[in-house]
Amino acid sequence: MASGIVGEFFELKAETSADLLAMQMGDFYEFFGEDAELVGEELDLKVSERSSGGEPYAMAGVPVDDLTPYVKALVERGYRVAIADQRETDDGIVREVVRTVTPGTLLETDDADAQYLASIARVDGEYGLAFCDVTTGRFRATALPGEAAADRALNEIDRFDPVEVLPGPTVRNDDGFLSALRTDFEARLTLHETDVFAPGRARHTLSEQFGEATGTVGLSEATIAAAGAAIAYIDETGVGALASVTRLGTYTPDEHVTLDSTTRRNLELTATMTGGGRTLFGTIDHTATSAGGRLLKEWVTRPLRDVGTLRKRQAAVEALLEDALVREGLVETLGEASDLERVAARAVSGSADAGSLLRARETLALVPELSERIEGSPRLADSPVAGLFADLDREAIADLRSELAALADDPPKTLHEGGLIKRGYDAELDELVERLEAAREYFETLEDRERERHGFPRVTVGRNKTDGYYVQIPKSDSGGVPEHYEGIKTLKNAERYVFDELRERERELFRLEEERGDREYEAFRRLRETVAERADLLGAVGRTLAELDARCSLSAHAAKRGWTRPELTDDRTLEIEAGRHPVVEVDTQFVPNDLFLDRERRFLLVTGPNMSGKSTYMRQAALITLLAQIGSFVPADEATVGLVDGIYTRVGALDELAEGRSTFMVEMEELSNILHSATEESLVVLDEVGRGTATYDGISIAWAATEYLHNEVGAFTLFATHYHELTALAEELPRVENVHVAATESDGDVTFLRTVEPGPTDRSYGVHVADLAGVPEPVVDRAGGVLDRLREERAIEAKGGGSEPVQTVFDLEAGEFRTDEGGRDAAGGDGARDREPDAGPSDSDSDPDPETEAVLEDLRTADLAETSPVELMNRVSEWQRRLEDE
Ligand SMILES: Nc1ncnc2c1ncn2[C@@H]1O[C@H](COP(=O)(O)OP(=O)(O)OP(=O)(O)O)[C@@H](O)[C@H]1O
Repeated sequence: MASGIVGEFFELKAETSADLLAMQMGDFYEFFGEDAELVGEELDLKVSERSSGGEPYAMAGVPVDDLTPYVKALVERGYRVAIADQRETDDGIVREVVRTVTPGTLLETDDADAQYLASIARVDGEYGLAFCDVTTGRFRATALPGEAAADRALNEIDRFDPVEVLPGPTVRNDDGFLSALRTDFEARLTLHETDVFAPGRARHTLSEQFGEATGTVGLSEATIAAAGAAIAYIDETGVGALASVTRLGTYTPDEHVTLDSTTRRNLELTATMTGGGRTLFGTIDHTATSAGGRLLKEWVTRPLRDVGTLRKRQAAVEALLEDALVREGLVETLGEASDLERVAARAVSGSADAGSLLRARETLALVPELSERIEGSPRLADSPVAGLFADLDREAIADLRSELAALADDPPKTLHEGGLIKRGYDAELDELVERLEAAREYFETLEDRERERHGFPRVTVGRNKTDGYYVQIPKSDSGGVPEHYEGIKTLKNAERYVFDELRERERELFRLEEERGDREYEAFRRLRETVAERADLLGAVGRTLAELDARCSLSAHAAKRGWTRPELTDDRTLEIEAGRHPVVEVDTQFVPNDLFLDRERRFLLVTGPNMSGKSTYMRQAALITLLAQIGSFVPADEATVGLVDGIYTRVGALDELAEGRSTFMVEMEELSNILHSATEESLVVLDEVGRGTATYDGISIAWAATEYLHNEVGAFTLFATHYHELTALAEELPRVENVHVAATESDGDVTFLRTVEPGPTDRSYGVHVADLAGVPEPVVDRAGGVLDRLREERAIEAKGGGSEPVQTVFDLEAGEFRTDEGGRDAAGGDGARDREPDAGPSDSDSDPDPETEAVLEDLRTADLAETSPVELMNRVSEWQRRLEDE
């Protein structure tokens, strides 16, 4: 059993719920046992051994001053690290855990992205969500009541992309929800004590943090529980991290366009499906600051629905586009800005160093510079760009700048050794520094003095940690040292000496150094407190700069790629002239295409060969809509975008087998979600729905989904399909239209034209694409032959038979259509399968009775191309009933 220091380590470790404990021992923080091994491996630290209670224990340590980067590296890898500091008391040294650093409470991150801690509570079926980024002090909360609240909650969590998630007690008991949290997110899942979610306690926590009056007003019980728990957790784990959280902003998800996680992934907004390539955000991001980048990313993932806000943003982007010269100047200036929201958060928690305060001072100095540039441009002065700066308190900014003027222009990294404060701001400090310089002068000139006084030609004066100041003389000269010299060390070739005056001067110097260090640190601390008190102001300036940066970025991209300002309207319309895909256009000779949807034309069935550009065309429509709803210009010659409440996509087949769900199951879950969630105001993009199952099941599902979207939902829908049977729907459903992406074939060569034209097409050129993809020639040739044969057979069927009439029946047992000649699949999909001839009415030798004859006649004349599978099933069952009645 471990005893002594190792025993103390394990005792402390047992008291925390952290994964690792760093315990201070003098100048080092030490890890023992498994913790030491893990830390050694993760951080490449040397692991040694220490024996305790007769047993060896692994031990690894980091110097006290270097703890932060090590802890940061561990936390960024998902570990929660408890830190125990030592304190000297009358009874000796005491060690206790002073903070636990977790992914959601780590202030010292270098990552430009927001670092959200998400807290989730459920009260009476309603979900309360709170998201807190301690690095900027941002705190947002919402409530999700009603149907599908769990899915919407998961979607919101996905949208904030937290680094750590705190599920509340009820949520924890919901296995489905918990496992979704575990599998769908990379965030660290922390099961913290449940008390912090208790309504009374949570309410109290919020009132303490935000004040009695405003803390919980208008919040639902679930929101209070989530927000209160988040605050309590941050308070318990991160020292000072909470101080920057001064405001609780509530929101309703209705302010934003609904984008579920599948859609965000499918549209490759901030991450690509494959991990490589370019995202929408990556394409349009030209921000000069990390805060601007964060904001633009937030816009991309949370488009707005309020036309007023959007038009204002558009107007700013337009003005910045038109005065490119001034915009470029603004961007250059913004490039010098630092992340004020983060500086403010660190100042408040007491962890800001002199460098970051200096950067805050320099960034504040940019405000007048930026507004002068804006005011100097008639185009910008008269636009909402000028409005961005209107609410900033210039006087307060000037005051804070002049307070910070005392900070040295090139401060050292250390805080206790002076050099932080300029001369001329503190008379006492100035005097101290003068005396210190005089004291140093004594040592700087000592060498010369001793040489002259005692005639030593090779005397040197040095200073080190153990000996302090000393005079060093080569052994060969040491015979004649004066009496008052006192030898302190003998080296191989030299002797070191001190003497009384030197000691006295040294004591004086050290005292002055310490006094100066303390005084400067004190002055610095006051400056940091001043900054902390003005955290709101810094936050406001930081946000203004980010807002300007994000708008400049949008207009820089619009200028670069010749984008246009879309007209935003509340009418149901989407009209795009010569539209392009914002990402694909960057490195392709893009062929622009038009798109038109309105109340009367809501549903486009998009057909066309493989590889022709169907997916690109549909995503382009979704991305143009999304860009319009973040206030951006769009890649088109002209565009009118009716604002949508949600964009839903079902694109491609992602391999989710690892999560235990088949590709088809995922496809159906996504379809189901769309059919449940989309409204008349939504935009739906469906790529190849039904592909993951047998042909007729697929067609039937696609057919029924189209009818439902058309008749019940009424959403704008783009639906790409290789099921040419579906194109018949355009005849039946008034608001469905066919379009196709054109391709031409000549001498076996297919040319993709990439133009979208009215009407359907029934050619897939799949074999051609197989050839392009490098499928071996014999296979491609054989596929071509099989395809020709299938086409011929189908042509015969379509005409109603060759020499013999062909009967097509729906076999209810097998669940598929087949013909009476050997059971061939009517679609020709797997027509080679042999089957027992069916003993149906047409096989009977006897003359049929009139009713049977009538049924047969109906059967013969049934128009397969014109009848929906569902309708066909109804008719077959009707025929069976009539035959049975006979
Ligand atoms: N308008 C266009 N101009 C230029 N290139 C385009 C255009 N549209 C699509 N492409 C390019 O064509 C290729 C195929 O496009 P896409 O994936 O959209 O085809 P698809 O018809 O959906 O194919 P499939 O049916 O096989 O899924 C892509 O590499 C894309 O970059």
